[in-house]
Amino acid sequence: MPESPSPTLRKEPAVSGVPSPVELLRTENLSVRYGGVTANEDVCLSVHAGEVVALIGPNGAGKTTFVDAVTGYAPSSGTVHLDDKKLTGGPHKRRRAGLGRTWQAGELFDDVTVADNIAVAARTVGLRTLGADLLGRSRGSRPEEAEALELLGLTDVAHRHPSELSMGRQKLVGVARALVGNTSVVLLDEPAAGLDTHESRQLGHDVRRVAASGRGVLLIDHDMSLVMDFADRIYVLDFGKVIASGTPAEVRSDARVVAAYLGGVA
Ligand SMILES: Nc1ncnc2c1ncn2[C@@H]1O[C@H](COP(=O)(O)OP(=O)(O)OP(=O)(O)O)[C@@H](O)[C@H]1O
Repeated sequence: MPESPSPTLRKEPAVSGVPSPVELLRTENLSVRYGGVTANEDVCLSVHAGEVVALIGPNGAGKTTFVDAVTGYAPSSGTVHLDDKKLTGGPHKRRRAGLGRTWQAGELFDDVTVADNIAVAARTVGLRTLGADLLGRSRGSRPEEAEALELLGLTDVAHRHPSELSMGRQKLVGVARALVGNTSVVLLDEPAAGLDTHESRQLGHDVRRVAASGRGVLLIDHDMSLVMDFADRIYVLDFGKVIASGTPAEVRSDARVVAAYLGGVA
């Protein structure tokens, strides 16, 4: 669960639904340049506790770049605050600070069980040590790992290998991996890619459950049913810039968004 934020974070209440007004993630003027390409330009975005915030836009708009910049995988200018602390440094430092992410390409280890996939993630954030595991002192799921499995409905398949699971549940293992380590905000990069309609809706419910646990969720996806039905607020990127933000209804009726993106996918 996230640490209690300071009262100074209680600003900018979420627009819809019943999310908490506590701001967990805030970026200010986040910019990323790859040579001559401006992949993100002055992106300002916030995610509150209990909120599912979507980031959408056409291919190449800069969505993955934004996740890379926030999580420390891409050099950027501007600022990122998590739980009112300014984040600096690389991916491991930011992961330990409470930022979790998933990847477009699955990151699971197929030769170990679901539980061990979670345990490996716990080790990278310092919840486990290799020595203790080798000595057998860390056998079994730790409370935080068990909570992640439970939250994503994976407890009954903890002993299975990822390849034995449906694509939808494999995606959830990736989300569970991102949750261990006192994660307060999780960034999901196209989790519905490759899922059928039923699996995608199920994912939407699972994502809402993650938010209901008090965390914040940033959801990047091209599946507009998923985004429109399960997000509280949406930011739209085009050519690296935020061109619109608001509730799903507001974004859906924004002429610039329809012209840049929704006209082709919705
Ligand atoms: N490592 C990199 N080096 C150079 N250019 C890059 C790099 N990563 C991304 N870009 C460029 O930055 C821009 C934004 O790419 P990005 O992958 O962030 O878009 P996206 O919105 O996530 O696209 P998609 O929906 O297809 O995943 C593109 O022009 C892309 O070619």
